[in-house]
Amino acid sequence: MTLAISDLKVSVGGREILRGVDLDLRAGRVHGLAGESGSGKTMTGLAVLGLLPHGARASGRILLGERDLLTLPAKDLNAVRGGEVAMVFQDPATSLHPMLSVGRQLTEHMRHHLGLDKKQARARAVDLLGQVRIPGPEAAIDRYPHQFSGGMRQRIAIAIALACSPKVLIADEPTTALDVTVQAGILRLLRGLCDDLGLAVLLVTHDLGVMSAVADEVSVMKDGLVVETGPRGTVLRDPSHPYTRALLDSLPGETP
Ligand SMILES: Nc1ncnc2c1ncn2[C@@H]1O[C@H](COP(=O)(O)OP(=O)(O)OP(=O)(O)O)[C@@H](O)[C@H]1O
Repeated sequence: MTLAISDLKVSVGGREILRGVDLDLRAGRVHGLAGESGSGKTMTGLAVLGLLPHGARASGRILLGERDLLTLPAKDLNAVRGGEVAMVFQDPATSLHPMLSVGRQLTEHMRHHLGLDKKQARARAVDLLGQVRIPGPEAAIDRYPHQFSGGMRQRIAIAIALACSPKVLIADEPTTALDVTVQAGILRLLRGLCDDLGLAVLLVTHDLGVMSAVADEVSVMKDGLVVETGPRGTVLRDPSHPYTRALLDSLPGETP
């Protein structure tokens, strides 16, 4: 097990938002997290990164190997975040800095976490851009985010997330803000990176079509709890929980 979440409870302002979430992520596997809006998917990802809203109270365990991320001192958690655990957000336009070149955003991150010098960091940045299939990485590194399409920007955000060789990647609705024509490419990329690098991926999405395209395991959340979890084929074709069935029934056309 790469990351094991057990009995995770989070409350904000006295309101319990997560009510005992259990979730296991494994190396080389994409774990899809589905559920309606407000069910707590994003909050689960943020808890793993130690990025809960101010004043939130969390209990339970989030084990990364031997360490419980919930009790880790802030300094150690900082090293884990962006290092061993990285995140890709929905909208690359907000996660990338508009005024900094792509190379700068990639290398600052690496120099901070990995202690590389300028030349080493640049070489690794070019390499990473190639890994996420940015055409002409040598030239791309000196360009700015607005010079790329939305899909390419999301690839760059993924490269930044990969910069410090994380074990766990949390991708929160990574294709939702993108044109449908480029969504499949980003999903294929995530799947390939998961396989090639042995990443444990948590793919948060409300889209069961996305889920059926790439996830190995699927968990379904409702009202701050995981109500069903299992292999993709079982959960999406033969769900045991009435809520999962209702989600599937609400899809237009055939079930995935
Ligand atoms: N910063 C915050 N402070 C207080 N409550 C919050 C905050 N962010 C989210 N919530 C509440 O936490 C609950 C879970 O939200 P969360 O964003 O995790 O849901 P979600 O399943 O990711 O939904 P969506 O698909 O809409 O992103 C919601 O009731 C939401 O109102």
